[in-house]
Amino acid sequence: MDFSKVKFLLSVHSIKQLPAAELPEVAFAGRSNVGKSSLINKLLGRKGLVKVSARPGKTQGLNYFQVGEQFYLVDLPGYGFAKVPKAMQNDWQGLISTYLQNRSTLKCVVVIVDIRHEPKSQDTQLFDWLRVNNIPFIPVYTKIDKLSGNERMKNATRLDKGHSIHPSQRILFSAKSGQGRDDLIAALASFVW
Ligand SMILES: Nc1nc2c(ncn2[C@@H]2O[C@H](COP(=O)(O)OP(=O)(O)OP(=O)(O)O)[C@@H](O)[C@H]2O)c(=O)[nH]1
Ligand SMILES: [Mg+2]
Repeated sequence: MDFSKVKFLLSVHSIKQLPAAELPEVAFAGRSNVGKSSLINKLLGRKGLVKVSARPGKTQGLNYFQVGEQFYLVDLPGYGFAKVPKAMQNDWQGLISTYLQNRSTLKCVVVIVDIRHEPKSQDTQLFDWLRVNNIPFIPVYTKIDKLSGNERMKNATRLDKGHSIHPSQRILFSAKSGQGRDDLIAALASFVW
């Protein structure tokens, strides 16, 4: 995968703003503040390309990044952020589920989970929903730099069980150290080509 030419394309707030479905695309989903934008920056090797924040709810809209003439990466707004008004949360959910179900060029969804946390019902719901809708996904357990090796394995197993994920399916990742980046690129390549 060649990430030398990457540009921000647009931020989509309604289905009719979606760019023409001309390139394959990969979406990045997960709870608010889990590290979606940081993961994309690390993947692309561009520190400031995607805005990162310690404050949850930073990413709003579907943010499209174009990689060369090869594919789009789509940074989705996070779910499970209590401070956003309910009506607004529902709008987001509606837009995202419509997008995920209908986008013909969507190759897979990278679902990002914080390795430190217990399995959360919203993540389980997303995994189950993707399975029911036959949408391919790659589970990524991120922020592994925050745990010791032992804790990492213990927590990864707990998440595997909670979300019915086979250990060979998921990737352990750190946006800080870059661990897991090669695994993620290999997994993405298998979906995009
Ligand atoms: N130590 C560590 N911190 C991380 C990692 N990934 C993200 N962070 C931090 O977690 C916070 C949230 O990161 P973002 O990338 O903005 O998270 P997001 O999922 O895009 O958040 P929203 O757009 O608000 O949904 C920031 O303070 C990041 O620096 C990681 O792998 N390791
Ligand atoms: Mg973000």
